[in-house]
Amino acid sequence: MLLGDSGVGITCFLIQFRDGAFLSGAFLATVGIDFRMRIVTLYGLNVKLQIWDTAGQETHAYYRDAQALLLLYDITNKTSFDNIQAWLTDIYDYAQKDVVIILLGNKVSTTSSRVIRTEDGESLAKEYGVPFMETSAKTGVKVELAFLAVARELKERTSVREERSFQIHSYIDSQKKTGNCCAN
Ligand SMILES: Nc1nc2c(ncn2[C@@H]2O[C@H](COP(=O)(O)OP(=O)(O)OP(=O)(O)O)[C@@H](O)[C@H]2O)c(=O)[nH]1
Repeated sequence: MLLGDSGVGITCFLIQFRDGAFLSGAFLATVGIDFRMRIVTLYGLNVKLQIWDTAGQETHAYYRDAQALLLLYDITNKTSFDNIQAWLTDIYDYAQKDVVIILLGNKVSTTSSRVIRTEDGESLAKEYGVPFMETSAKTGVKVELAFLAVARELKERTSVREERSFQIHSYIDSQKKTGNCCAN
């Protein structure tokens, strides 16, 4: 499930992942709740992701059952960043204890109006122990990586092997460096 303040780019993020397109404009406003599917290939298997887009309020009724939460703020909007702590508090109160959480600073393509530095996102993520990256629903930067990292983590958790071979933090760190985000 995608979460965050209204206007951070949740609907665009989802559409970029599913369709590889950026849709702008007022017609995007989410009313209520919506979901989309995409099938990705992981370790040679087709995995169907069911991704939920929320409208910002009363979302805990929905995310109680979510396996993963992608929490977005807008790097050009300080309030959306300041509200992340409240989102995380809510998540810890209402979501499943083993939910996968990832923090995303969106709209990174609009660098001229940036108000939240990369380091600020990194240190907040560190404080809460969640992986972090900056993304653009407009250009597609790191959108695929965010979903694939989460999908891999979920797949790993259903594995019967005792030893974990996949760690979402180190996977994201290595992929951020190489830029090779989409290799299966
Ligand atoms: N420059 C830029 N603009 C973006 C990006 N993502 C979204 N936007 C713009 O931000 C505005 C809000 O995007 P939405 O995807 O509707 O945001 P939302 O979080 O779903 O908002 P609600 O539907 O109100 O919950 C739109 O005008 C988008 O065009 C991005 O990565 N870069």
